[in-house]
Amino acid sequence: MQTYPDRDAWAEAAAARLAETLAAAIAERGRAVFAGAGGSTPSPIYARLAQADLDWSRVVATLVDERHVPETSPDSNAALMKRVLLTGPASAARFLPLYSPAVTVDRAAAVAAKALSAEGGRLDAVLLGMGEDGHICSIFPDSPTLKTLLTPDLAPTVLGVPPGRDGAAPPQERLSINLPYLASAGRVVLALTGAAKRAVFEREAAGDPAVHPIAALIAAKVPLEVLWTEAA
Ligand SMILES: O=C1O[C@H](COP(=O)(O)O)[C@@H](O)[C@H](O)[C@H]1O
Repeated sequence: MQTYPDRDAWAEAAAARLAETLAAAIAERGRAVFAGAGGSTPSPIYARLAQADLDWSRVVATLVDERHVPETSPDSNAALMKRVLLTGPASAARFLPLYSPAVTVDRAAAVAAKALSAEGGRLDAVLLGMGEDGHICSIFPDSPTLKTLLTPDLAPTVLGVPPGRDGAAPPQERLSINLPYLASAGRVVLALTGAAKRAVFEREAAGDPAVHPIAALIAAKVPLEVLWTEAA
C-alpha cells in the first residue's frame, strides 16, 4: 500500500499512474480502454486524469460497475464519469455504457459484455474504489452473484447483480465486471481514503478469497496498486 500525505498528492499519484498506462497502450496499439468506479472516491482523480495530455480520441472509457438506472438518476455512475472525467479534451473519448434502457439488467449486462468484448475484451487501466462493506465494482460480500463474479477461470464478462434481500446491499439492481476482467487488466489502481477503509482493506485482504473480493483480487494476481491517504 502506498501512503500519501494528503488528498491532492493521493489523487495526483493515482491519475498519473492511470494516464501513464493509457499513454503506453496508445503508443503500443493506437488505442486504450479505461474502466473506472463510481461512488464518492474517484472524483478528484477523474478531475486530474481529465487534464492528462493524452490523445483522448483513442480512448474508450467505461465503468467497472453501474446501477441499473438511467443517466438522469443521481445514482448513475455514467453521469458521474461524464460530468467529472469526460470533459474538456477528455470529452473526445468514446464512452461505453454498462446500462441499457428498457431491458432487464441481465440483458443490459449481455449487451455491455458484447460491446466490451468488441473493444478487445481487455482493460488497459482500471480505477477501483471499495465500499466500507468490502465491495469492489458491484461485487458485494453477501450477494448471490458473489461466487460467479469471483470465479477466476471464467471469461471476462459483465453480469447483472440483483438487489440484496431484506435490506442487504446493494439497494438496487446493478451491473458489474467480473474478476477475470481485473485479472487480465494492464494496471489496477485501488484508491482508498480514511482509517476505516484501511482497516476494512486489511481485514478483507486476510479473508477467504472465495467470499472476500479483496482477497480474491490478491489470489488472482490482479496487477493491483493500492493508494491510500488518511484524509477521508
Ligand atoms: O456503489 C459503489 O460503491 C463503491 C465504493 O464507493 P465509495 O463511495 O465508497 O467510493 C464504488 O467503488 C462503486 O463503483 C460504486 O458503484
